[in-house]
Amino acid sequence: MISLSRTCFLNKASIAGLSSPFSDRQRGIVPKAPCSLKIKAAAAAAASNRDRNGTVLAVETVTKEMAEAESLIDDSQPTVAGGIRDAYGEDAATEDQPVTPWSLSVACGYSLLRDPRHNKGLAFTDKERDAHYLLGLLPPSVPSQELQVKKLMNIIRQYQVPLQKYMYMMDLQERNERLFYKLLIDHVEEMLPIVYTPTVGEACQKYGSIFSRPQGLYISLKEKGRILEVLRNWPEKNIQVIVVTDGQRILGLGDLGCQGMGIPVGKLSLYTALGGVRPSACLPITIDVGTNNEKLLDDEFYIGLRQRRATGQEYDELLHEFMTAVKQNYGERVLVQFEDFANHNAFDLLAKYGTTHLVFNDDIQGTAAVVLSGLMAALKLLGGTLADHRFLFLGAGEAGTGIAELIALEISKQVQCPDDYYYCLLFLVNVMQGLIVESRKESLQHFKKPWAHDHEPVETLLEAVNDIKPTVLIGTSGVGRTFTQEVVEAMASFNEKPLILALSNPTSQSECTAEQAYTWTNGRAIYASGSPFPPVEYEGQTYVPGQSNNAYIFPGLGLGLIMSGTIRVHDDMLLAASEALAAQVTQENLDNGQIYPPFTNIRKISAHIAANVAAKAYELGLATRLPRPKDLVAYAESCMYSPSYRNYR
Ligand SMILES: NC(=O)C1=CN([C@@H]2O[C@H](COP(=O)(O)OP(=O)(O)OC[C@H]3O[C@@H](n4cnc5c(N)ncnc54)[C@H](OP(=O)(O)O)[C@@H]3O)[C@@H](O)[C@H]2O)C=CC1
Ligand SMILES: CC(=O)C(=O)O
Ligand SMILES: [Mg+2]
Repeated sequence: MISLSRTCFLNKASIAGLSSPFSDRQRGIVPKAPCSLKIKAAAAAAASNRDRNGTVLAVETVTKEMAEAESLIDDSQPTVAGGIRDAYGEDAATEDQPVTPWSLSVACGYSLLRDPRHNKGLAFTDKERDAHYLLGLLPPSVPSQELQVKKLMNIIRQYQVPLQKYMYMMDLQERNERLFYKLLIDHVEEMLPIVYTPTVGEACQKYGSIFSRPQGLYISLKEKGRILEVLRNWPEKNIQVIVVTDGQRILGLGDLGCQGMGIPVGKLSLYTALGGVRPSACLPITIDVGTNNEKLLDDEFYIGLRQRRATGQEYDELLHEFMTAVKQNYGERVLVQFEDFANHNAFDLLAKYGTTHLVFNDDIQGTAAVVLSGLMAALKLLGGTLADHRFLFLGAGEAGTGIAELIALEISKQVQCPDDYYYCLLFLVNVMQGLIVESRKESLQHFKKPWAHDHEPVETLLEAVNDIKPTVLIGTSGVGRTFTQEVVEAMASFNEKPLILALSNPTSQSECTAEQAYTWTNGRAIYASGSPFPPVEYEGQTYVPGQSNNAYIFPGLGLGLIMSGTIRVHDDMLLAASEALAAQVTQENLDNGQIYPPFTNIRKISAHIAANVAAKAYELGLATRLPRPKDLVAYAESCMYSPSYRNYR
């Protein structure tokens, strides 16, 4: 007798309590009436342990129930389709009875080793190997997960080229998801630059050439009118966070079209590793409306649509269909994070969907929150309040104006004055207009207009620095090495501790390096960059630069929104996230010139951010998960995904 648990197919209809129970197509045998209930109960038990493919793990109870059921099977009756009837499957139905044509399979044996969500590699215990038909499929050794991580780190460290490490990590993610996250969490400082900036930037540039297995969902113009159908092709149904890009402004690398997919994939791996959102709830999406990158259009390995970008109505309609389908498929509480859109679309999408969906723009809002947090911490070193400082930005796009907006909001709350007054403390320079001034207001994009000062035109950054004498210089231009020696020295000439934030990514686009900042200011700069720089030795002292990157914010912010069931993002939640992050900076960090806590503590940090954001959501009446947990930090921690292997029955 063949055991049903060996073939491991469970019919979904039976699990839902519908007419047809198990299907074992090779056999087709009918049980006597009493056993079908037992089988249903076994199937229901298994169904509670379902994976993203609708697959369930083999469990002893199911096996036992099935064996019992099998003993009751009567295989004497023919089926309507010929052969022998199978009471567990569709063959039990008469020709005119509808049947459900799909089945749930229990991951076991060879397929279990190839199921990234459940695979443990060599770490399957002897008992698990026995119960799940793995005998002989693995060599005898049973290492712990920790030992597996150690071995993989040895391998990864042997690769000299970061892109090779990236590819190894992506392969691991596709092979053994828990091991991927365990390794990433346990070695976060070392691995963040691989799965995230700067290496993810190079990966996107070369995505077509290194492409092996697809990750995430691709929605192109070809799918117009069928986006809901596309979403339904994704195997997971309970999605909590979507990170979506259209690939037009990938880091500071410009338009990478469909190859921008590396960014949503990378950001969502941080949602899990840093914020504890379970991987099955995360959905990376790239919307492909073409690319204006001629190099990619000519690249034989390019993976996207070979056409120039759709704009205007065609673009808007596709995005609207997407946003509508997302809400229809996943409901009101799914978080949509817009990532690396070009600024004109980014601001429009945020304004358009901010009132109808739970949306968040990481480049505008996440960056603003991380920078404001750095400023709050830096005040402990610089002295004064935010309103006592003067901020000059190189780059008046998403990041620059987003940061300026949040600083202005925070100052206006602190001193209870209208925002306008504080615009005089915030100056932005962009490529076309130099310093943004009133006389050029007409030619400005709408999101720059509020920042137009009544000031003489100033063409260059150096002139602006000398004229405005900022205490804080912020680079959000996407252009590398634009904080020249003269600019940095000028900052140091009138500031005891010039605060220099070179936020552009990846490393090649950083406005100045950490070494330059410390050297050109004789070690007086407080410096942080968007992509990480190693510690700098200068005149016998070691300086550890900080990383001012929205990765500190979005995982915790997202967790806070999800765990409270928040339905809209409010600016006060960004302020709450900033405060929570700043509160995690210790005196020791500050004494070392660091305005951010180390990433090694990021899960604790994210729990605090999540709790503060959720508290604000409850306060504003935007949270729907009631009652409010008393201890939100503890609750956030309890919600976090753990990458440790689970024991299989
Ligand atoms: N550290 C972090 O967490 C984050 C970093 N970033 C980085 O910030 C950079 C900018 O991103 P984002 O704001 O979204 O991009 P945008 O395209 O929206 O903005 C770029 C701005 O820089 C200006 N600019 C470009 N070149 C120069 C130049 N040579 N001199 C002066 N101004 C210039 C542009 O001018 P104009 O308006 O005339 O076009 C524009 O105002 C990227 O490198 C990105 O990776 C972004 C988000 C988060
Ligand atoms: C960090 C980030 O979001 C960016 O550079 O675009
Ligand atoms: Mg971004």
